Amino acid sequence: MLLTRGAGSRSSLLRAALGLGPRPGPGPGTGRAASGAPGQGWLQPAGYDTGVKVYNSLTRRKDPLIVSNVDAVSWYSCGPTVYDHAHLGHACSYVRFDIIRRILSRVFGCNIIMVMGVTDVDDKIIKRANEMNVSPASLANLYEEDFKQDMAALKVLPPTVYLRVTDNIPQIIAFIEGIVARGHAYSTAKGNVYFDLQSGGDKYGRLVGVAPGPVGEPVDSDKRHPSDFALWKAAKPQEPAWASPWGSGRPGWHIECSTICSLVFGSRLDIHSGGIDLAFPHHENEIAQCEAFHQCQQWGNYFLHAGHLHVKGKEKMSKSLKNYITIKDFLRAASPDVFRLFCLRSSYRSAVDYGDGTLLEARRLLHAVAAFAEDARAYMRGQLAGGPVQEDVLWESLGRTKGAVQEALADDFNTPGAVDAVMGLVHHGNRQLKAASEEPGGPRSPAVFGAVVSYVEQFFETVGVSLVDQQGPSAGPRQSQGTDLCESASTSSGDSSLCCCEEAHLPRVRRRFLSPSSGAPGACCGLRFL
Ligand SMILES: Nc1ncnc2c1ncn2[C@@H]1O[C@H](COP(=O)(O)OP(=O)(O)OP(=O)(O)O)[C@@H](O)[C@H]1O
Ligand SMILES: [Zn+2]
Repeated sequence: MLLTRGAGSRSSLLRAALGLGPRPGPGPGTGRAASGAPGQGWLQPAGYDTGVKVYNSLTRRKDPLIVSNVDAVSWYSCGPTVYDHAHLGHACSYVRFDIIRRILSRVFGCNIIMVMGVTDVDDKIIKRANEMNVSPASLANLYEEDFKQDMAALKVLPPTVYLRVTDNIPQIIAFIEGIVARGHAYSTAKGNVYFDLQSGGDKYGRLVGVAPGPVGEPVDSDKRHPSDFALWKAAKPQEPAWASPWGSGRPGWHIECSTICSLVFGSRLDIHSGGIDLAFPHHENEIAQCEAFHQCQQWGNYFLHAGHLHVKGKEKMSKSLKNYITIKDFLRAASPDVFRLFCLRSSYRSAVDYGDGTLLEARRLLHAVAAFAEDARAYMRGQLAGGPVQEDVLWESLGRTKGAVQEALADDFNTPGAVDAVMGLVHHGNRQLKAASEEPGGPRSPAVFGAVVSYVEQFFETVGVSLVDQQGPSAGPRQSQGTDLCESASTSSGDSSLCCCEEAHLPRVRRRFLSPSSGAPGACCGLRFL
């Protein structure tokens, strides 16, 4: 990989870090603008062009996703801080990246090596453990297992390897020593080690264009400069601590990820992911640390950030705001496939509002697709009497859909676009089935329906959604506290006594051929949710 960087002004970094004159421009966090503008100096890596254009937070534009080696794509995912049950906000982030991982593997042929760090020592863990009167290690252990179970229940593929912070303390210490030796960090008399932000010239701030400001610094801080950040924290009484060249202490948050990622992937990383809240300062600091340690110009090539799951339009779902629903509670009320389809229906980058309406819509779509697959199979088996269908129209629609899906997925994993295209195909298929059911007799076209169903199922399987057991209300709502997924509320007629099927032709087809004794053709399927 050949990398160079555009020149920037050291004095502007200093101004920015000192809080003098923020540069306009978006970016999370409360820091000050830095001179290293996003995208400035980013060099396109050499390697294999996946054919995907991906929104890269480093450049704030869609870049061609070029990986060093398609057979070993390196991807580091920031893992959870394990101190409580995971909630739907966490689920949203990990499911969205799981979908992207599946797309890259199954559609674009990448063999992905995913590493996830688990933060099992941290202020929040220590605080919660003290409240619960248990050791931080046992609390972290419990919630790490809990997190893994939740991810499995959501059908999120496990990373290739999880690495725990507390299993890698010597490695973290060695990494810090490396940064100190290269002149980018310093230790203090109190036993802390800080990253020296000024040592890197204009490099800091490339990701979101901000440098941390002095806001909130304790007056007795032993940093040389207010915006320097901790690599190693001197031990406090009653806290977990490890011996180090600087005395007893524990690692800072950012250094954990830099070390763990470098342990597996060395000085080059294709993809780095996390929620948008991690961009600053966490990822910005990871970049600074890794580039200082590896003495390289560009450590991570693509930074992908997922938008937040919001509640009531603007609030991030989070533990601190107490506005969360745990993954376990959600899954008592609904299926992981519904949640996944909910995730698929928005861009992974956008904020998405959690609400019954959007979940119901996802559920309704899932049922509609599953019902279509069931009806098409009935037609293929000859259980639908079958009039002539416009086979060429359906073949044409299938071909167009395949192209549209491929194009959407290659465009920054545009899953809402891909789902729309597939739903368009399902709609066409349903129309033809309806024609077949209403005009019995004539030639039959089972092959085209087989091809359509097979493609639709393959698409959903690719993104991790199962159509099995989704057919109609028997897969039914599992209701619990506040997450009312009863379909009756989503019927377009607004009549809560109606069946779940908005599109009359679907139940009509099923009823006519699968339960012929239960009523005249064209009647409602009669299934009720209440
Ligand atoms: N509401 C949310 N929407 C989307 N992603 C989220 C949300 N909350 C957390 N995440 C993401 O989940 C991952 C794990 O986060 P982490 O364990 O640090 O939790 P957190 O952000 O501290 O959560 P909380 O604020 O509830 O304590 C991160 O990538 C984070 O960005
Ligand atoms: Zn991280």
